[in-house]
Amino acid sequence: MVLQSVSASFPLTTTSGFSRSARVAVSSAGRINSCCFMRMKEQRKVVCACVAPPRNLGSDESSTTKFNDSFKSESLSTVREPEDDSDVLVECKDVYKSFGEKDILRGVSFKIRHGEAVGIIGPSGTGKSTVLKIIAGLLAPDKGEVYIRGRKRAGLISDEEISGLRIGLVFQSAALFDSMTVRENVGFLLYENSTMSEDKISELVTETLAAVGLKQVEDRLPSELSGGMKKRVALARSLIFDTTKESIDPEVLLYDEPTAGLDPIASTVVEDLIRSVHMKGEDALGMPGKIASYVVVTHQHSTIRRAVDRLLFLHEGKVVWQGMTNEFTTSTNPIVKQFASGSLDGPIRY
Ligand SMILES: Nc1ncnc2c1ncn2[C@@H]1O[C@H](COP(=O)(O)OP(=O)(O)OP(=O)(O)O)[C@@H](O)[C@H]1O
Repeated sequence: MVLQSVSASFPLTTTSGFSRSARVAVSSAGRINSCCFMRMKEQRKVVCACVAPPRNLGSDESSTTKFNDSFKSESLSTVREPEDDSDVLVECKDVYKSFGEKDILRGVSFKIRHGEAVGIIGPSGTGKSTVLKIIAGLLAPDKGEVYIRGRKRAGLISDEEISGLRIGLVFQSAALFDSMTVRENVGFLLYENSTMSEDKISELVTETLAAVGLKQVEDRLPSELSGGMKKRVALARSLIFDTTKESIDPEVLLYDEPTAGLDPIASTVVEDLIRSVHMKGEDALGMPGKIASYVVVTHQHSTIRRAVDRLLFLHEGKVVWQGMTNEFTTSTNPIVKQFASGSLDGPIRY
């Protein structure tokens, strides 16, 4: 997993010219040090506006139902995609990415539809995090296309000037700014980029923290929080948005191994939290979640079972299988069978 170099990109969203409707809130292993600041400078342009004009999305419910009814898959050869793509928020089409001599992605294709909860699984080093970074616009594909709401993205997220979809990226660790309070961490984008008053931002921070089940932690420093609380704060930071805007674009959240390193119960808490902030869920305040769709990269079986509905299996640079979560353990695909059982015997070699 290569997280550190991107972890520093969170504060870059404050750069001038940033489109408020589009942001990448990156949370990662996070101490701010001089090295990070250097990277921030280098990446200043990377995190910025994203994306494309609204398409005709159906109602949340109908688009989700349509997907569930029409999508049946066991192997890619039998996949029948729904023909109506008006609810596709993100599409990767034949994406390639190499790092030096290493060919990591070799023709990755998939779609994320409005209302979906998708997991990306697969062996270590197969490029799952790379896919998230490409969706987020932090990395550009060498070949292939990324479409955001039907519109091809030319390069990195910063190259786009128009909006239509907010993309948030929540990294494995919190990447909270150590010297800032929880309030300052969560409200960071709004303090820097919105015209909202400090009081209003503070109110919104409190509300957003409450939505992820945190109360009276606003004045604490990250060092005074547990690991699970830090993850919640990072999530709150990716959820908060400018409420003074006339229209709020739908949001896709990308989670990179959100339960890695957590004990089973803490994992369940985070998995439920991920569900709760989805539009089909209910947050800690009993309000419908604000996230239109999300993608979770995970190795944890509990997260696969509990937090996502559909899976993409990435192996040797391609999506080799996709299916609904309940098909994962019963699949006869040898790669999936081996991965699901953790067996040493099978096509996946270490
Ligand atoms: N910026 C980079 N520069 C060089 N190599 C990179 C970079 N980013 C990723 N890689 C390499 O690409 C490969 C895929 O990395 P990635 O983090 O996407 O895999 P992953 O499937 O998420 O792995 P894991 O399951 O172990 O977290 C790895 O071999 C990694 O070392």
